[in-house]
Amino acid sequence: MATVIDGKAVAQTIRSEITDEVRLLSEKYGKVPGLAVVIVGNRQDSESYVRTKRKACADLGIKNFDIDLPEQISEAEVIKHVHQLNADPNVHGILVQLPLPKHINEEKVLTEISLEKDVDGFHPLNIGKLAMKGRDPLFVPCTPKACLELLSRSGVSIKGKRAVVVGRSNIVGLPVSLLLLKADATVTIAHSHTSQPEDIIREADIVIAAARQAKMIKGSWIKPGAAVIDVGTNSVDDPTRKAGYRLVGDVDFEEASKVAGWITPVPGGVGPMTVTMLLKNTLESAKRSIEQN
Ligand SMILES: Nc1nc(=O)c2c([nH]1)NC[C@@H]1CN(c3ccc(C(=O)N[C@@H](CCC(=O)O)C(=O)O)cc3)C=[N+]21
Repeated sequence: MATVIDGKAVAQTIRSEITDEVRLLSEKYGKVPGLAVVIVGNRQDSESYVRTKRKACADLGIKNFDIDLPEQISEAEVIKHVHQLNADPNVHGILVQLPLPKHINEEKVLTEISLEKDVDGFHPLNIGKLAMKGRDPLFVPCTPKACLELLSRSGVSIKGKRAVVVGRSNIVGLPVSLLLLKADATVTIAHSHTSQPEDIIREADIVIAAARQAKMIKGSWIKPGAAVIDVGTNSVDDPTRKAGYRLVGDVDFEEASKVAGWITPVPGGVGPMTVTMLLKNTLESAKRSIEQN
């Protein structure tokens, strides 16, 4: 039976460390970290994630700047808001919730975020540095950082291991692959055009599942003793729940937990850690800015 990695508990530990540092900053400089969360439109899932992020900020003493914009807003207007936040000295981090409405070019908006405030780590220059040997981005994307933090806090070493990442999205699959490579794993990326992904996944000491496919990874695909990090947050209908749905991962947890060495649950695994890494990036950004001035 696998050790179930309690992301919520690890997140709680790190959050209390962050809370202490926020208090120190405030005592020493009279300033607190500030995070702007920009949301465009009314997607239910986005609104729910954004609420989680804003509440976490409030809990830790990080100041929130809420920018709620209507679905029909123009790209130029969104960029104007980003520029205002870039210029605001009380804002240390800017997060533009994705996905954006179809008429807005995501790349154009993300490129406008000041490098020093890119707490999501999605600016092409930050991703570019992540991809290069010997270069360090100012910020590492939150979900990939969460995956590595969960591995290291569970005592799973990465160096020399075979890691298979399932999925190649800009926000998870690709950057987590780059991060594992930087940590000296041998990395394979499986994606929607990979034939027989199970044959590749069976070789993996570390599996990162970020395919957005509910329960696609079966127990029989897992190498005994492997570490399985499940990034999937797929909502499936569940009439027995008050919300009418529940979240399931990309991994068949029931099967895989019988074979794996370590596994993260959904919910309660990567999700809470992702938000925590965002708070950590915001704190680091604030420290850089405040201690410099
Ligand atoms: N610019 C941007 N940055 C992001 O980091 C970003 C984004 N856009 N768009 C959407 C995805 C998704 N994402 C999640 C964050 C927290 C949970 C989370 O806390 N999940 C809880 C459950 C929450 C619930 O029950 O609803 C858990 O897994 O335990 C999940 C997913 C961040 N994303």
